[in-house]
Amino acid sequence: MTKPFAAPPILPAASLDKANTLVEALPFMRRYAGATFVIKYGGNAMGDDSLTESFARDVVLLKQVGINPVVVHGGGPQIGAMLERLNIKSEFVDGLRITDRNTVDIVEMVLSGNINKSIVSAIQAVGGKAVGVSGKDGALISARKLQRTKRDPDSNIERILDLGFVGEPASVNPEILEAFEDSDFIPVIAPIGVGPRGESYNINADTAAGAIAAALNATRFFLLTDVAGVLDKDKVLIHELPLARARELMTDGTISGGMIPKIETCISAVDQGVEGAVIMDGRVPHAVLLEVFTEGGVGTLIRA
Ligand SMILES: Nc1ncnc2c1ncn2[C@@H]1O[C@H](COP(=O)(O)OP(=O)(O)O)[C@@H](O)[C@H]1O
Ligand SMILES: CC(=O)N[C@@H](CCC(=O)OP(=O)(O)O)C(=O)O
Repeated sequence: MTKPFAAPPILPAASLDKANTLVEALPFMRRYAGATFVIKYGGNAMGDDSLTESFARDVVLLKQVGINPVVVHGGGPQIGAMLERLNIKSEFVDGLRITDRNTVDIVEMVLSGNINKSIVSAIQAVGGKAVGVSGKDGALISARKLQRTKRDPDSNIERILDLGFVGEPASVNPEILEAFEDSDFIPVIAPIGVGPRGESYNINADTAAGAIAAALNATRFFLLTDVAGVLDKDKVLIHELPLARARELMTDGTISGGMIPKIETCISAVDQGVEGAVIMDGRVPHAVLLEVFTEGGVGTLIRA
C-alpha cells in the first residue's frame, strides 16, 4: 500500500528568511573567493562594543569563506581623548590633525597600541586569528611629509602650511600582507608611515587604506563612515556612482566637507585598479556582510 502523501511541514517565516539569505549569499561567495577586500574601520564606528563585535564577526566570516580581508583602522576620536587627558591641544586643517613631535608620539601609541590591539582582540574573541601591524612593520607604508598650501583670502597669497609629522604614502610594500594571504591570519593595520630616517608619520586612515587597496589591487575597498553613503542633493542615497559623476558631484557642491577626501581616495584607488570602492554606514550592524552578500548592497559603490 502506498503511503498517504504527507504535507511538508510549514517553515516559520523567520526560518524561511534565513534560508533565503543563505541562498542569496552563495553566488557572492563564489564570485569573491580568493579576492582581497580592504576595509577601513573608522574611529567613529568603534565607540560601541556590540558594533565592534559585529564588525569582527563579519571580517572572520569573510576570511572563512575564502575572501582575504585586510583591515585598516582609524582612531581620530580616541587620539583626541588621549591628547585631552594629557592636556595637549590639537587642531585640524582640512580634516588633518596638526601633528608636532609630542603629538606624533601619542598618535603612534594610541593607533599602533591601544586601538590596533583592541581590534585584534575583538577578532580573536569571535574565533578568528588576527595580527596587528603598523605601516612601519615590514616597511609597509613609506611616507613623506605632506605638503599643504592654503590661499589667504585677504591677500590672495598661497601659503605653505606646516602640519608637522603628517605624512602621505610615498610607496606601499605589500610583501608583509602577502605573507598573510595564504594563512588564517587577518592583518589589522595602523595608519602610521615610516619616513626616510625611520621617523613616524601620522597618516589619515582613509588615505592609508586607499593606498593599501591600490597596492594590493583589491577587488573591493570599503570605507565605513557615519552616513548611509553618498547622498544626492535631495539627501537620497546614491547606490552606484561612476567616477565621472563622482567628480561632477564634487564640483557642483553636492559632495562637501569630510566626504571630499573620501571620494578623492576612492577615485584614486579605482584609477589605480581597485575594482570598486564602497562608502557605507559603519554604524549599521553587519554592514560589511550586507554589502558583500546581498543583491544591491547597502552603501554607494564607486567604480570606473
Ligand atoms: N553628498 C554627501 N553625502 C554624504 N555625506 C556627505 C556629503 N557631503 C558631505 N557629507 C558629510 O561627510 C561626512 C563624512 O565625513 P567625515 O565626518 O569626515 O567621516 P569619518 O569621521 O567617518 O571619517 C558625513 O557625515 C556628511 O556630513
Ligand atoms: C593626519 C590625521 O589627521 N590623522 C588621523 C589618523 C586617525 C584617523 O584618520 O582616524 P579616523 O579614520 O577615525 O578619523 C588623526 O590624527 O586623527
